Amino acid sequence: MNAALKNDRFLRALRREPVDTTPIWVMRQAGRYLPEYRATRERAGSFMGLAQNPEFACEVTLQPLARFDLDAAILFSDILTIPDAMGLGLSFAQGEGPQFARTVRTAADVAQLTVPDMDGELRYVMDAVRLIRRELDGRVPLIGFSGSPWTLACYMVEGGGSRDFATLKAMCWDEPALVHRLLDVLARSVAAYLSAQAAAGAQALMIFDTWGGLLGPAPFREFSLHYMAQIVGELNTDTHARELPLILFSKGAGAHLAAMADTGCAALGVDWTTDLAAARRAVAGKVALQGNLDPAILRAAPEVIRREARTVLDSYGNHPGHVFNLGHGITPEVDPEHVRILVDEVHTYGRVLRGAPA
Ligand SMILES: Cc1c2[nH]c(c1CCC(=O)O)Cc1[nH]c(c(CCC(=O)O)c1C)Cc1[nH]c(c(CCC(=O)O)c1C)Cc1[nH]c(c(C)c1CCC(=O)O)C2
Repeated sequence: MNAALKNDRFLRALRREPVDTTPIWVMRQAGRYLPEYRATRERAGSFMGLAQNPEFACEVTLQPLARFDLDAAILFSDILTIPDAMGLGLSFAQGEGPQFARTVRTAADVAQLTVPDMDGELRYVMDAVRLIRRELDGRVPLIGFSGSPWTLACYMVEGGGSRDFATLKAMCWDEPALVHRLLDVLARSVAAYLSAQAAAGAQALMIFDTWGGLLGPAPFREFSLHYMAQIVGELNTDTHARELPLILFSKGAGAHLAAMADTGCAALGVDWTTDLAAARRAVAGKVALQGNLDPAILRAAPEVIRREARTVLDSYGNHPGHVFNLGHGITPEVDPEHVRILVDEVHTYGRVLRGAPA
């Protein structure tokens, strides 16, 4: 397995095997902070034009790897491809958030939703995965991803972005059975989507539960964690996905790491509000951890970035199972040079931490 990979640090760390230094990739590593990304997006005409064209998607996936010594590639796409394929009509106005032409709020709306065809509406995603794998030629592994059912439901019910996604939260109290029907069709869609990405060549999988942290403890377990656990269970017996490490990332859910580790996933993403040492104790060696530099630190001076990167590495310590990442996505105003400084510091200090000469 993965015999042809030239750099398997990321997969080794996810399996909690020894590595020469700490692997790093960055959430939203292909994005607007890169001038070459902005140029390709211009050529594509729109965000969806970019994501739905496998050549463009491949091109922007590889852009950050040409600049930085990153240890993984992540498929260029978006979590909202599933609701778009369900017929909600997704668009992104330049400089603004996602917008759906239709919302999902009534029993009739939910009844209309079906699992999208992975060889039909979502074929462009699988074509992009196949093309990227070919172009990567084993340099680093490719991460496939999906949104969590809860986070997808947030956008589908609201019809776009929101500070608090209060429309769906109110539905959870007023019409829990309806919300569960929505989350159920989404969970089946996410499992099928990730299985298809695995079949197309993804080498690790990640579920982004960006809005799980909006929920209190009991609703988090009922409306977010339950469905992620169902997906993990399904993928762990799936022909294509069962060999692949699966990473769960719920932003703002530091209090739930132990419960999340019990789902049977390989790793958890951790945001910057939780100390990695505490997170490591909470998961008791059951999973690897990915994180957790505050992305805002990339706007600070180079010496601050280096120091804070070392603080994160020291916080995890010289133990197996750490993948360095930001605690959330990189923002458009970050100077690409600062990403280079971060990547190099993580690799250099990761070696020092393991007792090897820098
Ligand atoms: C919530 C969410 C979305 N999309 C995603 C999440 C979960 C992770 C997170 O919390 O950030 C996931 C995502 N979106 C994108 C990727 C590509 C891979 C990568 O990380 O490099 C990934 C993994 C590209 C993108 N997705 C989007 C962009 C910017 C679009 C542009 O070019 O204008 C990119 C590079 C658009 C998008 N997509 C979404 C929003 C809210 C927005 C608008 C806000 C923003 O611009 O950051 C939904």
